[in-house]
Amino acid sequence: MDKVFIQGLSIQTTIGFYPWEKEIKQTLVIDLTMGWNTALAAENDELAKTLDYAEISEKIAEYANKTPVDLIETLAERMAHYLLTQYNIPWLKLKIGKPGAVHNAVTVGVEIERGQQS
Ligand SMILES: Nc1nc2c(c(=O)[nH]1)N=C([C@H](O)[C@@H](O)CO)CN2
Repeated sequence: MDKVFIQGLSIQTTIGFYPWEKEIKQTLVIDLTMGWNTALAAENDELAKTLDYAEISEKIAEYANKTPVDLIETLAERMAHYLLTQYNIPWLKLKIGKPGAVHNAVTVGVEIERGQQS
């Protein structure tokens, strides 16, 4: 399956388990790979027939700021569901890193795959 991807998308949002985290914005870094038949767009050079990575990058930032949650697991699950249904994506891999969370780690986070990869 062909893929459209977004790598290292940095967004600011309110997220975290601890009360102090609910008062601030923190950086999340998102890597997203989406299964898609890219030949459809290439055939007649049409943006409308592919996944617009610019549009999806904006939607991801908007979505992350809609309803604050405690865990990045929760955000990943909800965001994956939103993207799969909104864009008819058959399969995706979504990684969310929270680089400021553990001071002696480069980053920490979760990676999930949802849907069917044919
Ligand atoms: N697996 C996870 N572990 C932790 C999370 C999380 O979202 N998933 N969150 C926290 C705190 O919010 C942390 O980021 C504060 O430093 C702790 N562990």
